[in-house]
Amino acid sequence: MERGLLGAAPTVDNNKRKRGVKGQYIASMMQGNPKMLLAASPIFKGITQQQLPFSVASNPLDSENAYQASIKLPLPDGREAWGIGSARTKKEAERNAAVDACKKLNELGFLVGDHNNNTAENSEVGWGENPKNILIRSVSFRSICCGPNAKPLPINLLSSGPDHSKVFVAELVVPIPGKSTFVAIGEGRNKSEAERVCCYKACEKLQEEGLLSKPGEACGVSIPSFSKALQIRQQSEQPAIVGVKDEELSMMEDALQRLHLEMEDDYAQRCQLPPEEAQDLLLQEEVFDVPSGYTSREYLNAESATMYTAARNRMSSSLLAEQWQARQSLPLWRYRQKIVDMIGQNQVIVLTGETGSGKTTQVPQFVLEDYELNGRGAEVRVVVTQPRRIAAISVAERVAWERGEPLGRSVGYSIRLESVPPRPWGSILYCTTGVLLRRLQRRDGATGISHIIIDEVHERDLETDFLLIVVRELLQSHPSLRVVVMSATVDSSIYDRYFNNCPVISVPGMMHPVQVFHLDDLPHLMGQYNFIVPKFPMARITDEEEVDTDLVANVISWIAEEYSQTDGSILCFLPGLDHIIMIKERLQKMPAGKKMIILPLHSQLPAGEQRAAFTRAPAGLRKVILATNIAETSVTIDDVVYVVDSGKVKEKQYDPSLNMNILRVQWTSQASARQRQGRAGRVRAGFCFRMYTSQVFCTMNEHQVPEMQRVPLEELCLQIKAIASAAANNTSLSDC
Ligand SMILES: Nc1ncnc2c1ncn2[C@@H]1O[C@H](COP(=O)(O)OP(=O)(O)OP(=O)(O)O)[C@@H](O)[C@H]1O
Repeated sequence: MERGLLGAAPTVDNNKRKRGVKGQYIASMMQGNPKMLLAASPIFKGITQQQLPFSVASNPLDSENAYQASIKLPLPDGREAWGIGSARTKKEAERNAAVDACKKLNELGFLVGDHNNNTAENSEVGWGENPKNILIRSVSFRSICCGPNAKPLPINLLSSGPDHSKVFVAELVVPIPGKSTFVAIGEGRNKSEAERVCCYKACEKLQEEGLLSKPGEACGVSIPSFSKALQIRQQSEQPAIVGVKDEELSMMEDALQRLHLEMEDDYAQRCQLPPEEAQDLLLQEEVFDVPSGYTSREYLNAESATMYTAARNRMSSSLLAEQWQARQSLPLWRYRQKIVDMIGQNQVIVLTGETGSGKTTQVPQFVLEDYELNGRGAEVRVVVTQPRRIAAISVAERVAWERGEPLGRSVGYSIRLESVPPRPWGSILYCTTGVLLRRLQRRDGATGISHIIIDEVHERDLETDFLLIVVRELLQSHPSLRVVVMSATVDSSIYDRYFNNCPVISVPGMMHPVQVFHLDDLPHLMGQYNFIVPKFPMARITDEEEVDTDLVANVISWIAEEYSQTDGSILCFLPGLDHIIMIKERLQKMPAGKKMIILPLHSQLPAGEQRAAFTRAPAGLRKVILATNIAETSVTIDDVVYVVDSGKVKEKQYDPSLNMNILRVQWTSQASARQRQGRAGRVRAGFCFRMYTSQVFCTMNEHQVPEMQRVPLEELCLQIKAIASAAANNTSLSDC
């Protein structure tokens, strides 16, 4: 489907109308989005509205006008003018300053650039004041589009934005006979303007296709008659008749039969393959299944005996000396026996410990090793959930390395559309929360799982919260199931209460120290960098929705120069892809950027490209990873020494005024800030630079608002219903 460009309203062909339209446009933009109007002025060529150079000062003595914003207007004739505005909030003050600036530029004739004037000049569009009439009068168009007798044109009107600056979008689907469909789209500040632009686009396209001519135009352009148009449409809808000879038909049947037989052979072979190879062939949805033949008591005893010998050999293997040393230096190591005992004695425990202390990599291994050394290795199957794919894969790789094995033996992972399943007995599976949730929705879903470890519970995403509900239900019907709830930054009392006063174990100690600097420390720290100082108006950095991209880029560049004698990569947390792109572009233009390798890390990247963040930078280059919160938990990038935290996150929220979910940039929680900080100091000491003041940190929420409280109620009910209808005997949920 071809889509028409969003176009500015074309103007009609008389001068009065031109002036009127321009005036109306300026008036409506000043009322709706004065910053956009200002940014379009030729004096700010190449600048977006976010980059307009406002400066804002606070005035604590006047609450009505607590902020005064000003913007310098560099006039082409060398004169200087200013736009000034005050208001109760910083945003409103900037808006008022933009209105003032627009008024001044308009008086001086510098407000609307050439391109806008051109739009006025280009008013000779030839479709008259209302191109909608042309379409309505065109019988041939109506017969193709909506039937000859239909009265209104099927124009779809949408609006977005707050009341004071609503934008209307009109869409009209135009089927072009014998070709793909064209969608004409028009945007405007009111319904009729949007419709006019949309119809203008439709007329242009139809004319291009030879299906419409301008009023008064010589009839050289063919307008197909109604019957011709109908005939064209009927032709394009006719089924195509394809002839297949008998022998071709029998060849096709043969091929299908062969394919069917091959699939059966493949399945039979898979069942006969030695276990390790069979694992490679298991599909993602089968990762939890235990193939028949692998469940008999004799078989499991024999496997347990083999695992016992292998575990003892591992303990004394010189090839694993590095791995043992790394593991034994972790804060969690000393608590190994205590943790194993607590898990053995209780159905559920809550475990908290500093970031990097070893929860994700060690707890599942402690459990497996305990069973192995007690000669019961084949009886254990630990499933560990992670909220994000990147964490599930990278942690599984690390744990397989610690056990001196390739992935797919006793350790594996499963994420949507990609799995390296471990063997079904005596194993640890890292998977995303959704994968386990889907499995547990089956009636026999928990069969064969001995331990469920729910990691990073503090994130309070929908899936983790649902998993907690499902798991709590399962505990009654599966008394031997063991559950561990873990996080570095969790309010353990919530989970302790949720699971009937289950025991809590808090492990103290960090791997390596991380020095934290807030924005208020930076002038002192980076004093000689005068670029920092003008970026300091407190009002600017306390704004919810903004990220000071200049500041972030400058801090990254400063780190690269200040610590040029030491290596270590920089991990910067930003709310979204748009900020990642902006900062990347900025860094590339800086002198320090020439010695950087800049890697984006966000959920839209394919897994292969996400892996690049874990590789070492070539000699002489410093790796800078620009990441969203997908790198916030469980991830260890071993060369990260510096963390730069913008303090912002993009979060899905329900907006009752629009009755829809929107993504909004806002402050993270204190828990997230600590998780971000914890990406440094895992392999060596590190630094964390927070792009907000310590005062802002104190005002942040302690924890994220659970996603359950942010989505629309009906969406939540549907999700609960979907889970509840599948979960066995879950009457309390299905009643919802
Ligand atoms: N890929 C890796 N390369 C080097 N060291 C690693 C790697 N993965 C883990 N480690 C080491 O293991 C330690 C423990 O990591 P683990 O993920 O188990 O910690 P955690 O307590 O779960 O942290 P978090 O709460 O941040 O998820 C890290 O601090 C680091 O020293």
